[in-house]
Amino acid sequence: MAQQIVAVRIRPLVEREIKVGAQDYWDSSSTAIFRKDVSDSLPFVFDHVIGKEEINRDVYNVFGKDIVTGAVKGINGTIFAYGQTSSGKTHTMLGSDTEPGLISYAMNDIFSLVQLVRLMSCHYAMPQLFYLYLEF
Ligand SMILES: Nc1ncnc2c1ncn2[C@@H]1O[C@H](COP(=O)(O)OP(=O)(O)OP(=O)(O)O)[C@@H](O)[C@H]1O
Repeated sequence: MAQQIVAVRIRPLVEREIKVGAQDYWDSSSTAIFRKDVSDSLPFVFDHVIGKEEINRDVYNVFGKDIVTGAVKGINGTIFAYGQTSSGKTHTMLGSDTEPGLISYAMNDIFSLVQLVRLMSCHYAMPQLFYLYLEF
């Protein structure tokens, strides 16, 4: 059965946003974001809210890894980032020199898993893994 997870990621504010007081407008819980400056604000609810302290590796381990390992086993999966300009899509997916993004972690896992399956397919005591190898 298809499963979809929608998570909203909060990034740290940049200086120009702090200067205009952006920190006074939005707050969050583990599954919702809401306006702080509006007393009867309705929450915008998601499956998860990823806090600004979380790094790309955490995001990948929690939200990406299962999709990638599933894909290696033949289960279709998609990871994509959607949001307004400067919201952090490139930082999350591509990363930077100092912090790899989800694409790097995914590639790393894909190649490691494929290599592992190939190595294990030579092991005669594990015919079910040989079957997996034939699926590629
Ligand atoms: N989680 C984060 N932690 C620290 N800095 C971040 C984070 N997310 C984004 N940034 C910083 O915020 C800025 C904007 O992020 P980014 O370029 O990833 O946005 P974008 O959504 O790809 O924008 P665009 O749609 O214009 O390409 C960058 O300077 C980036 O380094």
